[in-house]
Amino acid sequence: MSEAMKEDGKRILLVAACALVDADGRVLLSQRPPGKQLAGLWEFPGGKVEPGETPEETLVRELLEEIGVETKTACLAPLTFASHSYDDFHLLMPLYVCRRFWGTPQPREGQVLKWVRPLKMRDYPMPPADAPLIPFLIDLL
Ligand SMILES: Nc1nc2c([nH]c(=O)n2[C@H]2C[C@H](O)[C@@H](COP(=O)(O)OP(=O)(O)OP(=O)(O)O)O2)c(=O)[nH]1
Repeated sequence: MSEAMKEDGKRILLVAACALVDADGRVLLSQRPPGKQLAGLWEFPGGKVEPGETPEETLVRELLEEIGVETKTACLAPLTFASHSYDDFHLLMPLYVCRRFWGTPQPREGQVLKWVRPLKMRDYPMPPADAPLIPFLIDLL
């Protein structure tokens, strides 16, 4: 199940996100394309956990679909999570770190991709749920 219901009726949306880390300690950010909710903001690659998937399986699928990068569930290490209420849903978003992947990230869905040092992430406007995640990446990298 990717969705559960909170008592106030707001659904909990489970989204898996990945900090892809390069040899230089930079993290890949992806800018949400125009027309989508939160358009123009920079986010971690990932997406909704579909029924029957583990969050790790979601990420293996999404990284291939969104940016043409291959990885394995064993290469995904949990780092922290976001828990944030948007107007119409409550986002629960585990953040994984992946340093072992194959292929060069390509924007397959019209996004702009950028490798960013965690200390520079404040210069890239991110969705409100993401701000508390940045210090964890600064500590790690
Ligand atoms: N992938 C990702 N999603 C994030 C981040 N921060 C954040 O609030 N979100 C939110 C935005 C969306 O509401 C949801 C991710 O859903 P998604 O990427 O699968 O869906 P979407 O809005 O592109 O919509 P869809 O067209 O795929 O249905 O989580 C983040 O860092 N990465």
